[in-house]
Amino acid sequence: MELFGINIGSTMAALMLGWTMFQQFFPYHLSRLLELYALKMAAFFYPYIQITFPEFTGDRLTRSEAYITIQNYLAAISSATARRLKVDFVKENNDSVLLAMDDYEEVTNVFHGVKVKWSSTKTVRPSQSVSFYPAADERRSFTLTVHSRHRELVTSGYIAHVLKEGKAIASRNRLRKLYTNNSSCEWSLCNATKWSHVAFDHPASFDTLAMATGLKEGIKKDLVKFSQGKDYYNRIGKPWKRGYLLYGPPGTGKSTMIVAMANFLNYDIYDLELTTVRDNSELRKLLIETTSKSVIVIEDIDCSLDLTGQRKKGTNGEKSKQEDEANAEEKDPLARIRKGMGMGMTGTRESKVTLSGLLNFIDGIWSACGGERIIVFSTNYIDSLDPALIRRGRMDMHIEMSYCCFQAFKLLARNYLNLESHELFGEIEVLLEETKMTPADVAENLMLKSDDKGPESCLRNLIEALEVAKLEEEAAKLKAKNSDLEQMVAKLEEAVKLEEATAKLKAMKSEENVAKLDSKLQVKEEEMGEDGEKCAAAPAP
Ligand SMILES: Nc1ncnc2c1ncn2[C@@H]1O[C@H](COP(=O)(O)OP(=O)(O)OP(=O)(O)O)[C@@H](O)[C@H]1O
Ligand SMILES: [Mg+2]
Repeated sequence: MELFGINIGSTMAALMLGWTMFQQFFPYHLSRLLELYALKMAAFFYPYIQITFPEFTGDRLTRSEAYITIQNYLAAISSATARRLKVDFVKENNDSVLLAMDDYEEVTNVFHGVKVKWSSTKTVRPSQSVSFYPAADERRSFTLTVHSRHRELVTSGYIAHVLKEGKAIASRNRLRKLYTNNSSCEWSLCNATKWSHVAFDHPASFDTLAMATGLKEGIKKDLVKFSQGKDYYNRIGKPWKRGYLLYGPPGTGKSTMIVAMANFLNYDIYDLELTTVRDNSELRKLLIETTSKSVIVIEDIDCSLDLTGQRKKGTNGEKSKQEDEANAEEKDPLARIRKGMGMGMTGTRESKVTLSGLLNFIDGIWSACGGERIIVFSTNYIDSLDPALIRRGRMDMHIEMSYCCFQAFKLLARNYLNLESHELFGEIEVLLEETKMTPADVAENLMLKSDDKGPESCLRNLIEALEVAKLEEEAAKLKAKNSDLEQMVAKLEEAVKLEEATAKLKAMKSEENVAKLDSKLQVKEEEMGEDGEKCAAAPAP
């Protein structure tokens, strides 16, 4: 295409090439200086003010709440006018999409008759860090441009209006999220996001959670009190957070309880995989990037890291892990290199998160960042945890998830079979008191399968399973008793053998003594015999 005899295509290409070369070869600090003077010059002729809202604040530690709120507001106003939008989320339940303004897009908005312009920008700078995968450092921001004569209106009224509307839109469109932490070596690749997420859409709730009614109601009340307790926590001078420790055998509903809690409060879940966190500082960074109104979960905390072991080894004066590593490093230079790369003795990336790091994560100075957070630990073996980790104040409520009781069974029967009562309930109640069966097993038996005739056959299946479980428990008890008896018999046999051996020894000793005495006697007799002969041979005086 030609305009005034100039080929626009080639001119544009030449300009872009020139700009790229300028960026590539012109020293960065000089270009910044040039930019600064250009802006000063422009201010003389350009009667507009600009307000920038960057995505990250605090030296990239936290994502700005204002940025997120403005993003929501702009998504709502730009969906009708902007030319380039990106899909943020698809709502599964009503098939609608949530749109967001794309990078470098502009929209205008009118407030009390004043026109303001919003633009989204992204600056990309090469990463300063040395890495096998050099990643670009992307910084996004929204810029608000308005004529300087409306400065007062924008700063005092419009921005507050945008933030208020944005928050309302966010709570209307709120799709809850289930987060998991990225391995730290991916952090730079994912443009500094430490958490990945999917839409959180788990149907478990307190209505479907089978457990003793009193305990369940107590937990619900506690959660409500927590979520409404902002002023209370401020007054008593504690960060607005609460810790729950869920413990009990596998299949008793610990994970289901976590989901029920999040659904009850309408919170997001951050599922923290502790083994991929390299050290305490990374743990802190992860915590800072969690948002408020969230449940931070560490499942199976007893298996996550050898937290208790680290302390025991330190206090008992036994050889510590660090000592082991130091010795290995002396012998093997490769071990030193592995350590430098954050890898363990086995060659895999090993976590150096310590008990104290975890304790700080729960209730140190940094734990107050954000507020309104629930921390949940789950474990199968509460006794193997360090007492400091689960003391009251850190884990405020200890909840035992135990085997299925009759109340829990009735809830499962209502949910799974739509049954309020049945003549078989009495028999099941007795069997549940006599045996230990997890709610997971009870639920499995109550599930209608294609070949089942109806609810009654499910109840009979459950009775059968309970009877089998009861027999197995009794057999196990007998076996345990049997092995106790076997051990006692073995001990007795050993004692008898010992006694026999002692008697033999005694007998042998006495035979030896008799033989010795005999030989002594013989010697004496011989001596006496010799003396008699001497006396007879001697001449009479
Ligand atoms: N108390 C319960 N109420 C309702 N359903 C339950 C309950 N406990 C277990 N279930 C059922 O059993 C399944 C497994 O339960 P869940 O994963 O919550 O157990 P868990 O205690 O977390 O086990 P683990 O210790 O092995 O992680 C769930 O999908 C749920 O359907
Ligand atoms: Mg679980």
